[in-house]
Amino acid sequence: MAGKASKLGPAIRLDNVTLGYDRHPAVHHLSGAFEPGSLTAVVGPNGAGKSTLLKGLAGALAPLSGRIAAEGEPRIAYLPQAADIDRSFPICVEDLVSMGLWRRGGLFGRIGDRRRVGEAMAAVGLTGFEARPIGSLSGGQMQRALFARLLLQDAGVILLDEPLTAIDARTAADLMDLVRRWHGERRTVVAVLHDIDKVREVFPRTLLIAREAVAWGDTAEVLTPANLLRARRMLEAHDPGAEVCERAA
Ligand SMILES: Nc1ncnc2c1ncn2[C@@H]1O[C@H](COP(=O)(O)OP(=O)(O)OP(=O)(O)O)[C@@H](O)[C@H]1O
Repeated sequence: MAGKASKLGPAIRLDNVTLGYDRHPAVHHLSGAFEPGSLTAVVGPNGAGKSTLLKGLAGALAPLSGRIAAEGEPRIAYLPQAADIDRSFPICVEDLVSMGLWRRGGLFGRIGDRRRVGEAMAAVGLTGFEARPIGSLSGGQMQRALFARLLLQDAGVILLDEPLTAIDARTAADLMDLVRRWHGERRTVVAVLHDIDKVREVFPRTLLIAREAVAWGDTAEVLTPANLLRARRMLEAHDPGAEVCERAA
């Protein structure tokens, strides 16, 4: 199934990137790199620009200035925040998971696809849920189904926006096992998380932002009390009505 070994993810480089909406910068002047095969948590207070950054990395939001570049043309799998996913869409779990195969030749388009979907559902503990409408799933079950879809996407870059929000401890542990597996397969994984303990436990690298980078590096060096305090203060000091960025590009 998806998840063959040594699927080396690319580096993603940010060169003075500013992202925002209607010319209002949400996060600005980010420079640095997600190294090939790295596993990075993006951390910061509410409104810090974490989701905005992920949208930029996913190609769903073009930078207002600066450049985001990935080596080659990697397949990118993106899990938006649960709140952004329409669960009233009338499809069953198996069809949702199968969408992970679309870019590789269609919904059950190839011999073995049905088996791969079954394996992905088993990997997330959802065997037996194939025919259930997605609207009937619990939040945790829905997140498991979305991770099964990610498994099938078999992407070099995996972007996860708050994958553990409103998820119980057991499900969180199962989903983090999949994240570790992707890291073991050397995919480039970036996840927005609020659970600092989980970040320390699972993520070797962390980018701490508060509308700009506060620190980016090894998790233990980034998540210091001083940096976390600085991030909070930077966001509190921010004027949300700021029109354009005053700092020179
Ligand atoms: N579609 C949008 N249109 C206009 N402004 C937006 C839009 N999405 C986000 N913003 C603004 O951009 C800023 C950063 O938002 P973003 O969602 O990236 O933060 P976040 O760090 O992910 O926050 P949270 O932890 O609360 O999810 C906020 O001030 C937010 O109001």
